[in-house]
Amino acid sequence: MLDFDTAQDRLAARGRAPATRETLPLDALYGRVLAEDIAAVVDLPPADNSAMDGYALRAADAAAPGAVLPVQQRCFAGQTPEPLLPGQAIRLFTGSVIPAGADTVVMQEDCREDEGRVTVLAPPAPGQHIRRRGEDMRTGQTVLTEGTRLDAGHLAVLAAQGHDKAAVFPRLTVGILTTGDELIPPGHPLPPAAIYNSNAPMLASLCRGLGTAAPTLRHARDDAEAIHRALAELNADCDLVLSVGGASVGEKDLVKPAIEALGGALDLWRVRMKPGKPVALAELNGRPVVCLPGNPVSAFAVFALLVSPLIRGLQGRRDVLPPVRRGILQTPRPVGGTRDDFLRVQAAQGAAGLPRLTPHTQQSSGALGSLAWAHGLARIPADARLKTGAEVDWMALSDWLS
Ligand SMILES: Nc1nc2c(c(=O)[nH]1)N[C@H]1C(S)=C(S)[C@@H](COP(=O)(O)OP(=O)(O)OC[C@H]3O[C@@H](n4cnc5c(N)ncnc54)[C@H](O)[C@@H]3O)O[C@H]1N2
Ligand code: MOO
Repeated sequence: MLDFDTAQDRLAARGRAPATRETLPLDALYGRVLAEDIAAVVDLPPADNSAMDGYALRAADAAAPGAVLPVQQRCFAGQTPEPLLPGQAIRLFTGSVIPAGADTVVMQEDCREDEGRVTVLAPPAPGQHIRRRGEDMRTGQTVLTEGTRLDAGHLAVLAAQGHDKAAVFPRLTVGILTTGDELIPPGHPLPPAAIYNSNAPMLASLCRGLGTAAPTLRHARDDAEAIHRALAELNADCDLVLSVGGASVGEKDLVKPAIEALGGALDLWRVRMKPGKPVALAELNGRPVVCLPGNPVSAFAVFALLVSPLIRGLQGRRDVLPPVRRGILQTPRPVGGTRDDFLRVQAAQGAAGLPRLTPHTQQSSGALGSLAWAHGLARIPADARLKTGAEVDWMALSDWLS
């Protein structure tokens, strides 16, 4: 069996960035992956400015408690101040440019203004409440790096630098192939021995959460011809194909032969993880195909832990492996098996220290109720028997599914 970390590394390594890029306007960039480094073209702030509503003055002119200074000018944000005359103060507001000659700002709560004169109640410290030119970003400095998935903070940086567009990688297109005669689309009556197809919407949502285009979904019956046709279509139209089910050892596991019949090279693994043992990575016409186990929880776990790094790489993202956190296991009985066990857990912050991780009571690979409940997957290493209080690695779904 292939150990989990090797499988993860192999899939991550296959995630090569797209060769093409496109330039999009600011309002279309949210969630997209930056395809260029962005350097600051202006200092931020562009000039020393005030962090408070108050008065700009020379600290030395207000060194004595209760100093009274004439108010030379009222200068609002966006206006250019006069140079400050000796022994005077300029009324200003948050964001107002600091007048030449001023070396401090006194907030208005520490002053009293009356008939054009301001009384400074307490002597100010030189330099206080001044935001210095370039203290946030300096011209020439790299402020965003190629391979960043753009969220609100990144868009704020782009806009603050005056950019109304940026180059991004094309959105990854994904095809999802579900197989199985027992599967019925939701919304139809359920015949005996059938179940609803839950993997298709689950995997499509998982892809979208990572920022791919809305996936193309195909379902094929357990029929060699149908699977062959669906796979060929998805492979022709999509950057990545995920097939689910029919890749194990059963007599109707028809996906692998279909990949090979289409000329694909198949690397088949039995990964030492639970849920999620049978996984295959294939290369078909220069594009990857990943076969996931059919059990819904196995498909979910394999997607989160093994496929998401591949997708991030194919999207052109720089950080493909999210952080692994630490937590304290809470379990009524010892846990662990012969494969690395990834338990669905909820995390609760203790009074201090690491979060407490409580596994769902139902950990079967087919029991998907826990997926709507879990905060993450706690890793119990193969051949370990861990009790309450053991410190373990865990992968937060918020990290691994974004
Ligand atoms: N003799 C053996 N049997 C099994 C082994 C094994 O090593 N030897 N491995 C088990 C493990 S572990 C897993 S995981 C599954 C993987 O099987 P497949 O990937 O071939 O998947 P299927 O057999 O097609 O389906 C498994 C299970 O999942 C349900 N399923 C499939 N697709 C969907 C879907 N789209 N929506 C909802 N549910 C789905 C399917 O009905 C089956 O119940 O094999 C074990 N067996
Ligand atoms: O490993 Mo399977 O994925 O146990 O259900």
